[in-house]
Amino acid sequence: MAQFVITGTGTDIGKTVFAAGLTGLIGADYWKPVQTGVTGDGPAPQGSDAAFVRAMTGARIHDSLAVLPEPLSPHRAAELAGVTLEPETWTIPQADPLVIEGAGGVLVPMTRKILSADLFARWGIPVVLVAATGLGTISHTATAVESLRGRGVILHGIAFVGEDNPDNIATIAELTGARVLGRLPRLDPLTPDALRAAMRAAFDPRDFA
Ligand SMILES: Nc1ncnc2c1ncn2[C@@H]1O[C@H](COP(=O)(O)OP(=O)(O)OP(=O)(O)O)[C@@H](O)[C@H]1O
Ligand SMILES: C[C@H](N)[C@H](N)CCCCCC(=O)O
Ligand SMILES: [Mg+2]
Repeated sequence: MAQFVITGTGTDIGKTVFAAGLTGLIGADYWKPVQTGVTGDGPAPQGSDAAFVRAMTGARIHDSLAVLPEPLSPHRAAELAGVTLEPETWTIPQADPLVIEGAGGVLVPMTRKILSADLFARWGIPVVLVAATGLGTISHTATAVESLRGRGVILHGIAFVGEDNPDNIATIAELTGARVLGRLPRLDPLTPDALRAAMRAAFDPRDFA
């Protein structure tokens, strides 16, 4: 079963763009269990990550379990919306392949008791960590890797997003021992064709079989 969780060293790091690229590269379905900062229902509410992925790839989208209006951590957005998230009851869509995008970074709370990494470990699904390439990424990425491993997450590898920085990438690989899956440059314009071409140039679908 080729299912992968996409997490990141933080919010706004490039998880959705990479997830869209991977979804297209391996012909996967896409699922964003919890979407915050968006209103609306259905599989791809306007402004959601799922809407972006569908627009970029046409992939099959599985409904989010919660779409919460406040652009905050899921635990807090849920509290403010009067919603109780119960991650222990969530079941993974039986799609193969499937790309699952987390919310924000590796330790973002789904509830005040269950952090994102705890959920990923519970699922036992390999996790791809999206990381930046510039100044600051060494500590951010090494910290995220330690957090994931410390909570029993299967780390599939690191996908970098940003301009090339060979020594940062090599240093992170050496420090963490994690597999470097590839590097997606910043695309301008960010179009479906540009993303498809960039993913094919930078990543090997056999690494996600
Ligand atoms: N490779 C890229 N080329 C061009 N723009 C990018 C790229 N990756 C990310 N961006 C831009 O950076 C911003 C953040 O990216 P993205 O939405 O993928 O982050 P994220 O990690 O999914 O955020 P969130 O935690 O909210 O889910 C967006 O405006 C996106 O268009
Ligand atoms: C609103 C944002 N775009 C994401 N959906 C949620 C990010 C949560 C970050 C929480 C934190 O690390 O402080
Ligand atoms: Mg996203």
